[in-house]
Amino acid sequence: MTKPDHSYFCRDILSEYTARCREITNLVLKNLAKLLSLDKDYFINMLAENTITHARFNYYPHCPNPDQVFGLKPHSDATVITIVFVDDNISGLQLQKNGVWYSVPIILNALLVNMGDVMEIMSNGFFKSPVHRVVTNAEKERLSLVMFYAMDPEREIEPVPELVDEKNPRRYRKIKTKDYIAEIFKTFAKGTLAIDTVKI
Ligand SMILES: O=C(O)CCC(=O)C(=O)O
Ligand SMILES: [Fe+2]
Repeated sequence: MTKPDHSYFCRDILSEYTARCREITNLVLKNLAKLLSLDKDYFINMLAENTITHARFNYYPHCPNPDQVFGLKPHSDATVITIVFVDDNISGLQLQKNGVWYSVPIILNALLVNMGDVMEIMSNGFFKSPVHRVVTNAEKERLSLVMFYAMDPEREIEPVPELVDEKNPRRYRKIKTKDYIAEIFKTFAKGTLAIDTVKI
């Protein structure tokens, strides 16, 4: 039997989706820069060259023991921005705020724009990269499509110098993107948070 050729599966759609989500990312980044009184292209320029874009298709099967099994453990994203296309049929994504978990509501055809750790670090803590997790469901399976927008692996992440002064001392140390991504995998396995390893 010949193997089916999947090399073109979804390619055009995914490529267009990636470009459109990038437009959303740029719009959000422009407004975040304005909020901090920075040049409107400040954050957009961070994604100008050798950007890493990942599309992750998550499939969470239904689970007989949802109280004991996570779909995805608590973590924050190592990205600049993450855009999540959330399942319209079943919730599961939860965000943590002040130690309490809140379920992200289902809004038909809505995309969830999530701030990543890079924005928390660059804004010197002004923006927060939320800790989030996915819980499982006993009856229903769940799908999500997550677009991760990250910087050039060789580029350094550190607080924007204009946002650091005597009143607002630097709260995060400098780290290369590729080293930070490595840290994310290490801490995820341990159940700790990568952002805590760069806090001063
Ligand atoms: O499945 C979701 O809704 C979110 C997934 C997520 O947080 C991730 O893939 O990093
Ligand atoms: Fe995530």
